[in-house]
Amino acid sequence: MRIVGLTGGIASGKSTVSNLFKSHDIPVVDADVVAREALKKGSGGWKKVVAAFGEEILLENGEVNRTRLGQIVFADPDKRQFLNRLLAPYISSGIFWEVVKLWSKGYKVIVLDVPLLFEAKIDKFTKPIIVVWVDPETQIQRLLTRDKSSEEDGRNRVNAQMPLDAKKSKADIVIDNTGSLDDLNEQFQKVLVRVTGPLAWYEFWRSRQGVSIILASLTSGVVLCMRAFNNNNS
Ligand SMILES: CC(C)(COP(=O)(O)OP(=O)(O)OC[C@H]1O[C@@H](n2cnc3c(N)ncnc32)[C@H](O)[C@@H]1O)[C@@H](O)C(=O)NCCC(=O)NCCS
Ligand SMILES: Nc1ncnc2c1ncn2[C@@H]1O[C@H](COP(=O)(O)OP(=O)(O)OP(=O)(O)O)[C@@H](O)[C@H]1O
Repeated sequence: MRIVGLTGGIASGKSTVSNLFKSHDIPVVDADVVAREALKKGSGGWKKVVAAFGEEILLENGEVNRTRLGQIVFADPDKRQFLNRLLAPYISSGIFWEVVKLWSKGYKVIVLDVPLLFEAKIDKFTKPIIVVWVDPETQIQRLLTRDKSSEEDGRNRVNAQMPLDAKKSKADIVIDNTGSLDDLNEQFQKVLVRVTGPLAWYEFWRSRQGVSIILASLTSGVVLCMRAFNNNNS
């Protein structure tokens, strides 16, 4: 199985690229969705976060007030690190089980859309790594338009992540999303050809098909050995 890493900066266009993958029947594990599950009311992550940040981060219905928690952690690196540490085990295991589910369905290529792919060191499990890059002014404009947040909140969120140029330097494939959606689509078509190319041997052997072949070979090997052993003894 090929596990493709997809990352970038906040509002650089990862979800837009993810949607293009999905429209070509390539499944995507979205770390933001997994992180949201990890903060659902009553979950292990929710309990830890409420114990650490207090009930003032809750809405009346008991769910986490994400806007409030975001304002707190994106304005304070220590609190953000603390939140990251609390949620990291739940997010990693959530991603792992999503990958296992897709593996068991027989998918050969899957995409992990993880904003903090490098920061959380998940990049070591993914190849190739795609970075969706955008120029800083376009990034902040798209972020403010989409989230309708204040410029201060928006800049805090951008500054909370590894600079996009540093991510770009670690990429196997860079998608420059500064232009129009048509430009993006044109680049995506080339990326799609690369990502769906023949699997390398190590990718094949860890696919469900590869593991089935290994298990079938081992089973027939054991059966043949047992038969040979029985024949020699009779
Ligand atoms: C602070 C929270 C509650 C704010 O929620 P909100 O709905 O406003 O934002 P959302 O979750 O949709 O995230 C939007 C974007 O913010 C960026 N972001 C989220 N968390 C972080 C973080 N800890 N550090 C840097 N950037 C982050 C990502 O680019 C993400 O795509 C939420 O982001 C959160 O729980 N963050 C910690 C979990 C985490 O690390 N998520 C990233 C998954 S790798
Ligand atoms: N090429 C483009 N031209 C115009 N708008 C775009 C383009 N690409 C993305 N957008 C818009 O920019 C915003 C951010 O894109 P998107 O949500 O895909 O980013 P993201 O990297 O997934 O963000 P986050 O890190 O917050 O999850 C969205 O409103 C999206 O519709």
